[in-house]
Amino acid sequence: MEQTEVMKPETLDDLIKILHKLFEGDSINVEEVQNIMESYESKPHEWMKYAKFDQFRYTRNLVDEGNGKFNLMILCWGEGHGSSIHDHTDSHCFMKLLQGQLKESLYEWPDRKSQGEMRQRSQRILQENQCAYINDSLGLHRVENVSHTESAVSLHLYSPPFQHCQTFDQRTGHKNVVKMTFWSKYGERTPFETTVSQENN
Ligand SMILES: N[C@@H](CS(=O)O)C(=O)O
Ligand SMILES: [Fe+2]
Repeated sequence: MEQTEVMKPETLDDLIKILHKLFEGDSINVEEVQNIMESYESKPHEWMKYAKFDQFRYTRNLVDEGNGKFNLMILCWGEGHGSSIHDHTDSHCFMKLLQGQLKESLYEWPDRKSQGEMRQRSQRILQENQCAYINDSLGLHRVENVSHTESAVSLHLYSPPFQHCQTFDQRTGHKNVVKMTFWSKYGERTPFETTVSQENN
């Protein structure tokens, strides 16, 4: 498919406008979305108001609902915080580093009968401004901020949006469905009642 002209977003708002355009239709070009997200140079003052940390686990902070086509959110990872091995509910997942580094470990889907340790396929360190992509046909992943001294912030786009995912036990491959919640929406802390069931970390 022909790639539309390469647009370099100058600000986060700019990037959001471009994403709205790219997701207007029924199909998307994964590489194009990835390139545009990567070409935005992270400027902390543009996303600071969404970056809310918790002492104990990574937080998910909603930035934009993409006209119902996608959810854009900022995830804040304190030192040592990480996700469990999980899938992405048949959605596209783009993940761009805004600050710090994150380790991404890729795993194979466990087969029906196997009971043992899950097979790790690869591992990499994502650097500031890099944008990774995953979907269920590529496998499962776990994301971790392995630093003991630096926090990390990442920008995630999921399309279509989803509220549940499956998490997997690395030792056995056994899975659970977990509800995913927002620590904040549009820069405002989400009321406590709706955040208690977050379990992907
Ligand atoms: N997919 C995870 C974050 S990550 O570990 O990629 C989430 O949305 O919470
Ligand atoms: Fe993920």
